[in-house]
Amino acid sequence: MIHVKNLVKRYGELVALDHLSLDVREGEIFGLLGPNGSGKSTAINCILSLLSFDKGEVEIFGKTMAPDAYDLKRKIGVVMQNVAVFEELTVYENIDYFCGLYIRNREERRHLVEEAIHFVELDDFRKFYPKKLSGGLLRRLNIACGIAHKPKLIFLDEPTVAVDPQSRNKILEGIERLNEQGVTIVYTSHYMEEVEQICSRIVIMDKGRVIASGTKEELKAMITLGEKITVEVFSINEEQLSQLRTLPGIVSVEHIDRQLYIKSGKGSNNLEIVLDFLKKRQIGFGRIYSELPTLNDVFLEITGKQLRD
Ligand SMILES: Nc1ncnc2c1ncn2[C@@H]1O[C@H](COP(=O)(O)OP(=O)(O)OP(=O)(O)O)[C@@H](O)[C@H]1O
Repeated sequence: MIHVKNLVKRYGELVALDHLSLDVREGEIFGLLGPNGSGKSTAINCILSLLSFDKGEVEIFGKTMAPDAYDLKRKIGVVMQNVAVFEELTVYENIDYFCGLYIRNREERRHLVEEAIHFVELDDFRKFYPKKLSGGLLRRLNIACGIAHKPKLIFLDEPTVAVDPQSRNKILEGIERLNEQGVTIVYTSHYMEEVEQICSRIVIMDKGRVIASGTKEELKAMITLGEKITVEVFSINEEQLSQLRTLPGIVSVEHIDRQLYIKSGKGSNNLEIVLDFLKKRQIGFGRIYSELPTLNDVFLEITGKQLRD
């Protein structure tokens, strides 16, 4: 549905997109994950021809995208990072205005606006002006404005930034429902949990480049890290720590503030072995838990830094 090849965008000396290539397939929720400043918004703006670029190709629905490609733009919905609604219009009027950019027929538009209001659950707020809405409700209005005309492809650029958990969940559920209705979604975020939760395929960006791509399972399989075990220990000596480090499959053990952080290699399952070790040596312990690698671990292993500062 989207084909991007070797996109280069410079802001003066700064290379914001450095030969970025990606493909989005019909029917997927495609995640663009990267830390702040990695180039996600620049990529979206270039793909949509809202920003000119220095080099590269962008095709959407098999056609070259251009600033005046209105036939393509009609089939696309965009929800930008910054809320862009009119303060002097009510919730209903705002959605009606944006929907009206694509749909001329008033009766058809009335249905679509009603559907969008219901979809983002703003039914009780239709006559409210934006300044009376909380941050989360405002975001939901922003989404309704971008999707009311029933596009086949929707871009959402960090739609959950500074949103309360309840609204965040509603937004994520809404995106999944849209996708179930056949809409292809491009979703940018620096929240790895969200991307893991909803995206079928993920591109991880850093410094304007794609550093890894695949399903979350494929991305996690790219790194050497396996299970991570955290144990609260009351007392453990250096000799016992050394013995723990030699257990098969264990790649590192750190002891910080009464916590043991144990990392295993790919494919190893060491919880039972660690428990056994602690019991046999009568090392008292409290909480113990095991986690699989996260997308942050993928980012950390590839770039040497955390996804979030
Ligand atoms: N108009 C601009 N002029 C100059 N530099 C810019 C401009 N817009 C973005 N940049 C720079 O380009 C780089 C990529 O920014 P961009 O906003 O695309 O990243 P992002 O991944 O979307 O980050 P965020 O999540 O913070 O929005 C950053 O270093 C940013 O400072």
